[in-house]
Amino acid sequence: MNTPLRVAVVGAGRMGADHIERLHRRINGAEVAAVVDIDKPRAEAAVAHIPGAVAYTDLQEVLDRDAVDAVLIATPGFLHEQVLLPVIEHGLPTLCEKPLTPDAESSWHVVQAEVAAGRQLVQVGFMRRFDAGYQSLRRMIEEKTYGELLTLHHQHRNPTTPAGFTNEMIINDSVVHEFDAVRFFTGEEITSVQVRIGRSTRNAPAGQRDPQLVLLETESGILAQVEVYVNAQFGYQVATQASFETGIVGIGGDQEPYVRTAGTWGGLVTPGFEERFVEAYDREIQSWVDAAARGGIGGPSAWDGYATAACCEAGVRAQASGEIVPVQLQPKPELYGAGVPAGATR
Ligand SMILES: NC(=O)C1=CN([C@@H]2O[C@H](COP(=O)(O)OP(=O)(O)OC[C@H]3O[C@@H](n4cnc5c(N)ncnc54)[C@H](O)[C@@H]3O)[C@@H](O)[C@H]2O)C=CC1
Ligand SMILES: O=C1[C@@H](O)[C@H](O)[C@@H](O)[C@H](O)[C@H]1O
Repeated sequence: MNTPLRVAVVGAGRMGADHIERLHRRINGAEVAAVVDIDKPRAEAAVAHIPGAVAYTDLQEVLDRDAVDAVLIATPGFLHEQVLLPVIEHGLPTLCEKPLTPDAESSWHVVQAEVAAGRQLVQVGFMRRFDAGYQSLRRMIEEKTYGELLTLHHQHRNPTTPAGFTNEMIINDSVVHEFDAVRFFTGEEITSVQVRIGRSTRNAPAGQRDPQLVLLETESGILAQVEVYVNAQFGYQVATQASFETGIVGIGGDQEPYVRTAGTWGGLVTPGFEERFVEAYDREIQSWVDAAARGGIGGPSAWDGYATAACCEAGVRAQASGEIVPVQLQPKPELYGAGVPAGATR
């Protein structure tokens, strides 16, 4: 049997804790060797039930000791650049939760660091690319099963938002998934973003306008519209409907089982992303571990992180102006190849 990949998880909050459990219990070929969190008791609690895992408050100490083979980053997005750069310099494969970083300039720094390293080390946590529904819709678009794709209609609804979730984070943390999904479905870059904000729910915290409608255009003129509604109360719903020349395809609609009981009919609403995308996260992390063991990545790249950060930047400007804002991209380095590859090996 091969030696397991020794992983450091940086950030043991909501998402980091979920990935620690996944790595410990369900993923083959990896072990949680270190958990790094500035909140020491949180890091210690995270490793308490994992034999051999060590709690740290500073990633540099882990890197200096050569104590791990790979790093999974689950700190808040505004910290990703400062965590990523030393990890790239150290030559370690990394799974960085989305967003790569919240703005195009800092994401470009990450791309440049990787180009300087000469190989792809950073996989970005766009787990939807590993969801069976997302993969089947991409295949239908590629194979033109129902003719050409014409438009996409996305719904992104969360029950509530965590404290401190700003209007900009609606774009940078939530809509960023839709930017990547549109690029994944169509294989094209996004060229412009518009945001319209109308009547807001009284359930939105101060400073947030919710819901928002985001309209995107791709290189070949496909239009995609996103309703992002992050204080929708009822539960978590992420779905897409695609209109083709000879058919309409929906993914992520209501899930089985469908039950009739006690005078009601229907099914359960997923409470959060952990439940809605559990299989996608498992497949994403397994793909990353398999690729990291070979020194590479097994999913969306730093370029995907950069391209979506550029969309977010345009989106935040569009929130303020209501105008159609063009997305500006640097020339793509050769390291990343052409087009928008599926970026999912499972
Ligand atoms: N792919 C997905 O569907 C999801 C991805 N995310 C992403 O995961 C990341 C983490 O989000 P959450 O878990 O919700 O945040 P969180 O706030 O629950 O956890 C963040 C953790 O990072 C720690 N931390 C802060 N600064 C640190 C530092 N300098 N060094 C080490 N640890 C530090 C905090 O103490 C906290 O434990 C974000 O990038 C977020 O966008 C979050 C939810 C779902
Ligand atoms: O990434 C995620 C969260 O950070 C974000 O806040 C949610 O809106 C998304 O649905 C979830 O997948």
